[in-house]
Amino acid sequence: MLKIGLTGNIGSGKTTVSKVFEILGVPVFSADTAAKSVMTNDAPLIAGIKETFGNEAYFEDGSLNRKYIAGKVFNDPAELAKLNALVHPATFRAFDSWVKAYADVPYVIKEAAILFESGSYKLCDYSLIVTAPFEIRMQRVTERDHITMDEAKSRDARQMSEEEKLKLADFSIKNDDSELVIPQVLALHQQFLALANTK
Ligand SMILES: CC(C)(COP(=O)(O)OP(=O)(O)OC[C@H]1O[C@@H](n2cnc3c(N)ncnc32)[C@H](O)[C@@H]1O)[C@@H](O)C(=O)NCCC(=O)NCCS
Ligand SMILES: Nc1ncnc2c1ncn2[C@@H]1O[C@H](COP(=O)(O)OP(=O)(O)OP(=O)(O)O)[C@@H](O)[C@H]1O
Repeated sequence: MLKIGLTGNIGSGKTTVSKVFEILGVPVFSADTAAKSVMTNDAPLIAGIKETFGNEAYFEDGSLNRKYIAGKVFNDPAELAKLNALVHPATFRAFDSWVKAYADVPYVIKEAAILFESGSYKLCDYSLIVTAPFEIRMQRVTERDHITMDEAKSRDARQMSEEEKLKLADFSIKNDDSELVIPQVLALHQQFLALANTK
């Protein structure tokens, strides 16, 4: 079974592309969703987050105060590094345990916004990046998340540039309105199946 890491800068369309792979029957692990899950279920991690960012990081019902944490970390690389150091080991473990159930499928996808930044692409067989121009990504994110342009830009600034990622990626998908996404996914699906056959 091959592990394909899927990434792309904020608003590029990773989740949208992941959904197409899922329709084709490919198991997809979302590191974003897994991170949120461990942040609300893993007691030592919750304690670490409260100790580092304060009790305001959680609401009284135990849910994550995402806006508060986002305000702390996306404007300060040192604070983001602290959050990453707390959350990423638990997220990596969640993937290791998830992937065990799929030993018999040709390939799985690990969708992660910071696949390259976190180094987790090294644990994948191949990497795939979804790209879209900065202006389009910012417009999509401000509309989807109801955040300001400055907030969207500060998140993007915390990520490696698309240009750098393209140098590291094995495959890419253009999601910029100039090309249809579904045919690109179908073509890659065939390539991944062929690669899985030769492994
Ligand atoms: C700060 C948090 C609570 C904000 O939650 P919120 O729901 O507002 O945003 P969400 O998680 O949907 O992220 C939106 C986008 O921000 C970017 N982003 C998220 N985390 C990071 C990060 N650690 N580094 C760089 N960009 C990031 C991604 O493009 C992501 O898709 C949340 O992003 C978080 O807990 N991040 C740390 C965990 C993590 O690294 N998650 C990403 C795993 S790939
Ligand atoms: N080709 C497209 N045309 C129009 N809207 C699109 C297209 N691709 C994605 N979108 C929309 O843009 C927004 C961002 O897409 P998506 O959530 O897939 O990006 P993402 O890379 O996962 O973002 P993030 O890093 O913020 O999680 C979503 O609202 C999605 O529906």
